[in-house]
Amino acid sequence: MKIVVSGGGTGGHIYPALALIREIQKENKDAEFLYIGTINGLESKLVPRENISFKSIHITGFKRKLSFENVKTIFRFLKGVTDSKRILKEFKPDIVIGTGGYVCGPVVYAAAKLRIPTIIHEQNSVPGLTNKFLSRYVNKIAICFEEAKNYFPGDKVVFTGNPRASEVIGKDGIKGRLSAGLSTTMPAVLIFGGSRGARPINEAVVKALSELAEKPYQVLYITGDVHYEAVKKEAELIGSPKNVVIKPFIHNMPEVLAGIDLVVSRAGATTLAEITSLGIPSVLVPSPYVTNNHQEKNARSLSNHGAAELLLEKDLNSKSLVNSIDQILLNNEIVKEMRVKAKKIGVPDSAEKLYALMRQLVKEKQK
Ligand SMILES: CC(=O)N[C@H]1[C@@H](OP(=O)(O)OP(=O)(O)OC[C@H]2O[C@@H](n3ccc(=O)[nH]c3=O)[C@H](O)[C@@H]2O)O[C@H](CO)[C@@H](O)[C@@H]1O
Repeated sequence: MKIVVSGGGTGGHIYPALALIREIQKENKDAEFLYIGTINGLESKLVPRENISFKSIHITGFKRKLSFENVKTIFRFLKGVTDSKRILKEFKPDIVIGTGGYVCGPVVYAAAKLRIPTIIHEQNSVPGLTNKFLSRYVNKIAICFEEAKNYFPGDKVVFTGNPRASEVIGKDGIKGRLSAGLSTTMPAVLIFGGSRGARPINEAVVKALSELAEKPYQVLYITGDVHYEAVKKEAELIGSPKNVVIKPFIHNMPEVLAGIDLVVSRAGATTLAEITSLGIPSVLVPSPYVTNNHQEKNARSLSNHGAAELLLEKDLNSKSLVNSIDQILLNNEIVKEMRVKAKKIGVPDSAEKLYALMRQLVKEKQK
């Protein structure tokens, strides 16, 4: 099977795509892949690292307000469609799958126009602009939250979950801890602000460092690449505590998560798929700066089931951060209970479900 995958901008759209590719590679050694992204997106770094063929098109996202930039974006979109058609005609895929971000727009649209079977994968409980636009043209829409169904044509929607939920299963947590510089004995909390880091979370953690230094647990704190130097400097001024490891970004998240007892993070959908698949309790600080406040909706679908604690950004400071961690991590009963509840929501076989949907579509086309 020849498969084109497109998705980009942030890790939340790219990691599900990479997870799907790796899972298919395990089952089907003959599968061929081409990833189409943009040169400026994180995908141009992450995809070639995995030895997957990568081609780029030039495209920017729509602004929600009317502006001259949008006129330029329309021209770029049309050019993107032409470029995508050229790449698709050359590669001749059996199926094209888009995992979100504006780069999918022209790629998946071009594929639909060329009558190649198409799927979009929507990670969030509320879809973004690109997937809403594409939903009219694609054959199937794979979703991860039941709530997302309401935004799409019902006959196309299939619940698959997020392939990243499958990829994190079965990893060695001890290896993960050692690779991140954590001890293998103390409980461990991982703090991070999505794939790019989040300034409000960083500010709260830096202010909490001296208090965290006294705790009977250890902290792996990922700042996000762009924030690392500034955070490191501030932490050094305070005197970096021994039980806090600070890193800009880690590339082996599945392994590291396997060794983690509590996660404090934004409520990006891919992160949530990972932690529910593994049954890790969490404190979620949804980003209020995303389309339709979808992260809060993502987070509530966990907190409503007792799988996570919701900490709104307006209530986030060093005190509330440390309190939320303590209330969970220092109480074994709560940890156990949240683990069970988180795992109940997880969809560990989602890569398999999505691949089955792809095979079914390709087969239908061949009839
Ligand atoms: C600001 C913004 O628009 N965020 C969106 C973006 O989030 P974002 O890109 O932050 O995505 P998620 O939180 O969903 O996923 C982050 C991914 O990066 C990985 N990771 C993170 C840090 C690190 O050091 N190493 C690493 O591998 C995580 O394990 C996870 O796989 O896409 C998500 C999925 O569509 C959306 O729900 C988010 O609202």
